[in-house]
Order: sequence, then C-alpha cells, then structure tokens
Amino acid sequence: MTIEVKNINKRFGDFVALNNVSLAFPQGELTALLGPSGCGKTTLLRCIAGLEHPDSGQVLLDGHDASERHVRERQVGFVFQHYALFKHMTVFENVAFGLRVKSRSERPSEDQIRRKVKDLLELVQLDWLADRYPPQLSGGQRQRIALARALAVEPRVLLLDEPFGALDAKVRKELRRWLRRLHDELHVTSIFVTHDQEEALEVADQVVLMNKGNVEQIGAPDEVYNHPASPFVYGFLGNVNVFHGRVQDGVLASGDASFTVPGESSAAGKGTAYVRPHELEVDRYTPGAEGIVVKLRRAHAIGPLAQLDLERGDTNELIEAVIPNERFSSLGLQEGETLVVRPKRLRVFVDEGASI
Ligand SMILES: Nc1ncnc2c1ncn2[C@@H]1O[C@H](COP(=O)(O)OP(=O)(O)OP(=O)(O)O)[C@@H](O)[C@H]1O
Repeated sequence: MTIEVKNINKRFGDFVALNNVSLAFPQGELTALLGPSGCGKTTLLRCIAGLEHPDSGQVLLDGHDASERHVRERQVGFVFQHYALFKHMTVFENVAFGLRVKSRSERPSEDQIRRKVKDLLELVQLDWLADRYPPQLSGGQRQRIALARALAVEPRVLLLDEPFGALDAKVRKELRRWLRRLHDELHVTSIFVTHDQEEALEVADQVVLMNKGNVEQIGAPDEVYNHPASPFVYGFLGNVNVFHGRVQDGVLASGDASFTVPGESSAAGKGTAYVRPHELEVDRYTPGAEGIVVKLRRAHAIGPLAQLDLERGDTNELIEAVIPNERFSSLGLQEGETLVVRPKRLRVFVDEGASI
C-alpha cells in the first residue's frame, strides 16, 4: 500500500505539533521518521493510523482519502515501544489473538490459525518459545513477538513507534539488522519512528527528518548524511564541527583561519561552516602552515580510529577530529602538541539557512 499525507496540520491547544506536513511513503519501502523528542513523529504516525485526527489535510492510502476509514479498516499493524503483550496468554495465543477476534465470516479455521502462528513464530525465529508467557521472555524477544502479532492479520502497512527504544544498545543493534532482513523478506510498507540517527540511517530506505512539526529533509540515508539540507540536519545527523564567521567574496573568515566556500556564490554576511570530524586533515604544526592552529588536548586512540579533542589557538573553541589510528601512531602525536587542521570538505550556510 502507498501512503501519502498532504498538508497535514495538527495543534494541541496553541502548540503546533504538525505544520503543513506533506510526504509520500512508497509501496514496500521502510521509511524512518527521525527527529528530536517532541518534533511530531508520533503524532504523524497516529494520524496515519487513524488514532489521531488532523485539524486539516489528508491521509491517502493507496490514493484514497482515509479520513472516513476507521482504524480497523485501515489494515495497519502496530508495534510500540512498550507493547503490552497479554501476560496471561502464551506467546502462541498472543500471536493468534488478532485472528481469533476476527468476525466469524473472516476467521480462519483452527488448523489455519495454528499453521499461520507457527509460520510467524518461525519468521521471527522464536518458534521454540511458543508455550512461554511474556514475563518469561527478554525485552528483545517480546518485541519480536509483538511484531509477529502485528503481522498475523496481514497488515498492508506496518507502523513501528520506537520499537526498540526500551532495549539496551547491543540488543537494539541486533534487532534493527534483524528488522531490515525481515522487511526485505516481506516488503510491507513500513514507517519506523526513532530519535536515533544511527538506527534510521542503518535500517531505512528513506529517511524523513523532522524538526518542530516541520519536515526538514527527505532522502535516502547516504543522501541526507552526505548532503544535509540545513544546519539542523547537519547537527542532528552525526557529530559536526561548527565554525562561525563572515563570508565575503567566496571566503569564510573565522578567527585567524579562512576557508574557501565551495561552489559559486556571491552571498555575503554571517556564515557558518560545517565540517564532520573525519573530514579534517591533521598535521603537526610548522610555521606558515595553512589551516587552523590547534592544541591536542586529548586523544582516544582505541580501535581503528583515533578521536582527537583539539582546542583552537585563536578562539579557544573545541574541535573534534577523527583520523585512522594508523596515521595517529605514525605521526606519533602527544597530548599538548601544537597541530594544524584543514577541512577536506565543508559546507557553508550563510545567515543560517541560505545554503551556498
Ligand atoms: N494529546 C496531546 N495533548 C497535548 N499535547 C500533545 C499531545 N500529544 C502530543 N502532544 C505534544 O505534541 C508534541 C509532539 O509530540 P509527539 O509525540 O508527536 O513527538 P515525538 O516526536 O514523537 O517525540 P518523542 O520522540 O519524545 O516521542 C509534543 O510537544 C507533545 O507534548
């Protein structure tokens, strides 16, 4: 099923939760709604599900306006962060639940129900837990059962609201890979709410970045990561160094350093350069060297990458650089040494927002 939302507005009292949001969710794709707490992700998901009614705008399911369609008729499957499985029912009965409560005319036979639940438990790789009760499962197992339960009624859309939010980092990581594989098998149009950028970039086909009820950017994970459309997206997707200054004649002057602004532009005014830590070249300082002169305050050199905390000599601001550990060792850098850094790649926004 394709999902489209058009010009959705939703207020809670004076508070604007969704501000004229328009988006398309392609058939069979997994889309992540990503943004900070309170930006409207869950509200948008609830509008699509029919659990919340927008003040204006439309939700189109397969091109048809869904406003008159009740939650049940939208054929939506849900998985929430704290999905309460029925504690007094076995795992098997939890998954069978949605099939058993169907009206008599639609309800499958007992044999069909058994087969279906068995298949679903195999799909989520937990068939060996069929006779257990929810309190006897781990958090990750419970979420996989919750997913099997949502899938039992063959939803045409799957909505996942921070499904792994309550789990520890290692289990989260395992489950998101598992979810991706499952999605590749089933191809149900799915929307996944998260505030974890790594999770969104790893799992999704398409990422929607939201901020204060607005959509900031939509794109494939590599597109939004490598070509952020706004300072907000830059800051939200991974660590970034920010250099404030003034732009004139294609050059950003920031403290004692100056950077050539990429691309053709005649924009002038206050400007901010964004540089990711791995996009900085680091060298030992030699007199006259080009770049920003810094002091190495601290180095964390464990694993393949060395993370360097640097302090600018001119403004005392902190800069984070990440270089291969091999290079760090071969340079033989010591804490307290004076170094010079140069951006290999940067992006400049003039007057916060006007991209050049
Ligand atoms: N029923 C409600 N009544 C009043 N305000 C609400 C209601 N539901 C949501 N809000 C407000 O709307 C804003 C958006 O909430 P929403 O749950 O959509 O955010 P979110 O992006 O999903 O955040 P989180 O990641 O914290 O869940 C929040 O500021 C929230 O307090």
